Amino acid sequence: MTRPIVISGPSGTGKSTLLKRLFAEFPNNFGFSVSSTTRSPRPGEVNGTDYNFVTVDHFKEMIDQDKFIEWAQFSGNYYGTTVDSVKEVSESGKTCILDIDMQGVKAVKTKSDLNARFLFIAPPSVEDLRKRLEGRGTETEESLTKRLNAATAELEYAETGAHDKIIVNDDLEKAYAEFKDFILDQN
Ligand SMILES: Nc1ncnc2c1ncn2[C@@H]1O[C@H](COP(=O)(O)OP(=O)(O)OP(=O)(O)O)[C@@H](O)[C@H]1O
Repeated sequence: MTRPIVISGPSGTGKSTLLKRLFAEFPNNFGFSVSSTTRSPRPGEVNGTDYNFVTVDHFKEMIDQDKFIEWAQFSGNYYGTTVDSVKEVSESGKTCILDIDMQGVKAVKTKSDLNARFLFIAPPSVEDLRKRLEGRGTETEESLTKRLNAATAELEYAETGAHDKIIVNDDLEKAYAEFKDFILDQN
């Protein structure tokens, strides 16, 4: 059984970019947990594969039973990641990767027995982060400000030593080499 890996870091710091490269290089080694949701399945979606589809009452029960690492409500539906869904990936022989925010990291630490490893991806500076988010072309002025404020809190949390490793994504090649080293090292 391999230990789950929790990846966090401010929005725009390059987590998706690094993960995309990793999955392209190692298509069979990693898995994501199946999320639970209260929304209705779309045609073709399979329960247990695309999502675990549950009723609102069941979802609320699961919240009360502390089953979730994190959950949120979007446009009237609940979505969440359970501790059990992460364990299922580990038991299948793949390494489960979780890409979550600071609240999720804290929840994995305090509420679960997942024995995860924690990796933080940091930007070279908040100014660089601003430029990347502007360059990605996905943000309004308001969402940019929100993400940069959240970034400051994430960076402060990382300074407390909550993670096993911090990688500064400055030069992408160098960052990817460090990223791969950490992830492939099973200890
Ligand atoms: N080392 C790097 N140097 C310069 N630009 C980079 C680097 N790494 C990633 N980028 C660019 O920064 C932008 C943000 O990267 P990415 O979307 O991977 O961030 P993210 O952390 O996954 O964000 P989110 O949490 O919002 O999904 C992208 O446009 C990406 O191409």
